[in-house]
Amino acid sequence: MTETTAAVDAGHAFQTQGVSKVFVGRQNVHALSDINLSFEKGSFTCIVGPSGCGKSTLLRILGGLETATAGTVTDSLPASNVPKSAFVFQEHGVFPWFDVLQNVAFGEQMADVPRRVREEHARHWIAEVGLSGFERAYPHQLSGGMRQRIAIARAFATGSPSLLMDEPLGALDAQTRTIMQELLVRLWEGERKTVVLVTHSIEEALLLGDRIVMMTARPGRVKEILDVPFPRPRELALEGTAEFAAAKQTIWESLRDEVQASVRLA
Ligand SMILES: Nc1ncnc2c1ncn2[C@@H]1O[C@H](COP(=O)(O)OP(=O)(O)OP(=O)(O)O)[C@@H](O)[C@H]1O
Repeated sequence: MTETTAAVDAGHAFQTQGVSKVFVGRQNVHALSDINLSFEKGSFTCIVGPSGCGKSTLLRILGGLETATAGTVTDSLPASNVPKSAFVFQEHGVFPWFDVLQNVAFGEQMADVPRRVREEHARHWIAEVGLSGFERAYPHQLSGGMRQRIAIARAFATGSPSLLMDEPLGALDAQTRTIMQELLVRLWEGERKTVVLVTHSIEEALLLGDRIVMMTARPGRVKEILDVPFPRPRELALEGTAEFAAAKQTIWESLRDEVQASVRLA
């Protein structure tokens, strides 16, 4: 049974206690086991771990898209007419039949915000992600990077206090990804939403996160948590430093056995 209740600790956006997940089917899949995590309000947490270890499942449980088989999820996010969490996925995060303005305004449309107000907010976020002038363009007329800008603008425009991102930049080429990482951090610094971001990139986790949660192979458990030691703002040049290389090595050493185990599981 999962319970989602108001948390006692108001400093935390989410807390999980003993969260486990088993997908029941012809062959049961034990995806997550005994996840105990606290996500401080306004913090940026990155989750890394081998393929299939339950990262997306954890994100979905946090956002209420999936229920846990055991354990509790509590949150102290304010209840309002907008969802507590907005999601950004790797792909397919925009509606092809809506133009950019309609896509970005969608969250507030669902919350019955008057058209004039929601379009004003949408235009603001479209400008923030550098898409001014494309308000009436349709997603198929835009590049993959521009489509992800729409998805990010929509997540911010929705007004949800938390953002749950599942490999949001994973499908982008390296240069676009770098630009988008900078954009994401800039927007997050302006708003201080609680962000949980799943990534396969250790470098990305080190550039973006306040802390990095490393998970084991399936069933995913929390293996280690690293507080990222680099002050903000983090310049791209950070990647060339010995400290960055050392942090990368530490994370990889923690994950290597898990990645090998996950290959055996597959
Ligand atoms: N709806 C579902 N029904 C059955 N099994 C599922 C379902 N969703 C996920 N799983 C299984 O649960 C396990 C964890 O999946 P999940 O997508 O959360 O992992 P992940 O760490 O995000 O993987 P990846 O890094 O490859 O995206 C996998 O073995 C997956 O096949």
